[in-house]
Amino acid sequence: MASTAASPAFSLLKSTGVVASSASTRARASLLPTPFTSVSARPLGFSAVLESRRFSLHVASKVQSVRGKGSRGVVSMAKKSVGDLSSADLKGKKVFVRADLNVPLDDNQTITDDTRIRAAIPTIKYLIDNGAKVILSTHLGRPKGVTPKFSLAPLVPRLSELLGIEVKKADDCIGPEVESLVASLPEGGVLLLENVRFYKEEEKNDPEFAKKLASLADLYVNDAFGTAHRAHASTEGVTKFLKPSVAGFLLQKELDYLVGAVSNPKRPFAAIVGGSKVSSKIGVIESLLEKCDILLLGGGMIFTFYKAQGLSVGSSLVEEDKLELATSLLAKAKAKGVSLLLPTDVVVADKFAPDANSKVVPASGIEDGWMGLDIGPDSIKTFNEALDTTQTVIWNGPMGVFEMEKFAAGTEAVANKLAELSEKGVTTIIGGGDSVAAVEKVGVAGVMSHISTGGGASLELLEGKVLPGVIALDEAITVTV
Ligand SMILES: Nc1ncnc2c1ncn2[C@@H]1O[C@H](COP(=O)(O)OP(=O)(O)O)[C@@H](O)[C@H]1O
Ligand SMILES: O=C(OP(=O)(O)O)[C@H](O)COP(=O)(O)O
Repeated sequence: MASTAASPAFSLLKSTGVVASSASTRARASLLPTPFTSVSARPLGFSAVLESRRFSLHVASKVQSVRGKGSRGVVSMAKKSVGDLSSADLKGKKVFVRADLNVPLDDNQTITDDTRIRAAIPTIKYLIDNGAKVILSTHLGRPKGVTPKFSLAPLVPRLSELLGIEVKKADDCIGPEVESLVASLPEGGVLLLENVRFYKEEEKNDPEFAKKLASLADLYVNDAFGTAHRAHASTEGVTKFLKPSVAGFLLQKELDYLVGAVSNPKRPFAAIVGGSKVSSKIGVIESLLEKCDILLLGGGMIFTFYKAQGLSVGSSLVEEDKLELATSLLAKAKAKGVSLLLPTDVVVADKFAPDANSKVVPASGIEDGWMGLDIGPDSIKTFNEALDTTQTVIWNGPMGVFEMEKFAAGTEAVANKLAELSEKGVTTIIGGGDSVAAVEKVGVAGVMSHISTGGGASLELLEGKVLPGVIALDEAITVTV
C-alpha cells in the first residue's frame, strides 16, 4: 500500500499559495564539474523556518505541527486522507472514488500499460477491506460525446484481477440504472461507472452534473493525481456536495514526493530538466531554481541557451523568441547560487531520422547543416559526477531524441544513474511525461523512489501551481498552542 507517512507541514506552501515561501539559508559546497559551461559554483545547504501562526497545507494521514523560531504555537492545516477514515467511518458507506484510469489501449482494445490501474488499487482495496461500497469513476481519452472506443469495458477484467473481486460496470455514470446498480452494491463491492467524459458537463465542471454524480454516494475520495490539474465535475465540482472529501493514497504519495520532497529535500538537491522546448519548461525551471542546488539541462532546449551565449547551433531546435529568457534564466541561476550545468558536447545528426549520420562535437562546434539530438559522452560523464554528490534528484524531460536508438544514450545514462543512486538511498523522483517512458524503456522503473503517474499534473505541481482537485479537498486542522 502506498505510504501514508506524514510529510513536512510546509509541503504545500508553494502550490497552495497560502503562505509566503519559507525563509532559507544556504551553506557552502563545491560541486562544479569542470567540463561544463557553468554559471557558478556555490552555496548549498538549506534550513527552513516557519513563522508562528502562518498557515500551511499538506496531504498526510497525520498532521504535523511545526514550531517556528521564537514562536509559541502553530496552526497547521492538512488535507484529509482516506487513511484518516476508519472502518467505523466507511462500513456500509457509498464512496465515490475518482481515479485516473486513463490507460493506453491498442487497436484491439487491449491495455498496453496498466500502471495507472495498479496505482489506484491501494485506495480501492483499503475502502473495500473496510466495508465500503466503492463507486469508481474515471475518464478515458478525450471523447466528444459517447464514443464506444472510449468505453471503460476493457478495464474491468484487469481491475477485477488486481482487486481479487468481480468488479461490476455501469453503462452510464449518472441516471436511474446507475442508481439501481449502486443500491444493489454489497459492502466491499466495486461499481465502475462509464467514462465520465461522455458528458460534456464533466469538463465544463457543470454544478448540476456534479450534483448528480455526488448524489450517488455518501463521501468522496480523489485519487486521480493525473487529472488533479483539471477543475472538472468529478475532480472538483463534486466536493461541494460530498463531505467528507478526502485524498486517496496515490494522490497523497504524489504530493509527498513532488511537493514535500522537493520543498524540503535532503541536500544537495539536483534537478534535471530536458525535453524539447524551453518554452514548455520555463515555469518548472524558474520554480526549481528557487529550491535546487544543481540544475542539469539537456534535450532540445539547450540550443536556445547555446545561441543565447553566442554559440552556433546549426539546424538544432531553437526558440528565437526565448533567447532573452534563456539569458535571464542563466543570470537567475547565478544570482541564486545554483550550479547550472549545460552539456559541453552533443551528438549531432545530418537529419532528424533514425538512420541519420551522426557524430559527437563540442558545444562550440556545431556546424551548419547539423542538428543536436543528444548530449555527448563527456557531458554524460560530468552529469554523472555531479549526480554522485546528491541526496535528492528530480528529473523531468529526456536528454535527447530517445525514441531513436542513435540519440538515446544521454537519456538512458541518466535513467541508469538515477537507478544506481536510488539503490544507494538517494531520493529519486521521476516527474512524469517522457522521462517515465525512458525509465521504463531502460527497465529501471522499479528502483526509483517515485515515478509520477501524471505528466501535466506533475509539471504544474513542479511549477508551484495550485491543483484544483487537491485544493478542493477537506482540511484537517490541528492547533498547537
Ligand atoms: N535535441 C532535441 N531536439 C529535438 N527534440 C528533442 C531533443 N531532445 C529531446 N527532444 C524531444 O523532446 C520530447 C519530449 O519533450 P517534452 O514533451 O518537453 O518532455 P516531457 O514529456 O518529459 O515533459 C521527446 O519526444 C524528445 O524526442
Ligand atoms: O493522461 C493524462 O494526462 P498526462 O498525459 O499529462 O499524463 C490525464 O489522464 C489527464 O488527461 P487530460 O490531459 O485529457 O485531461
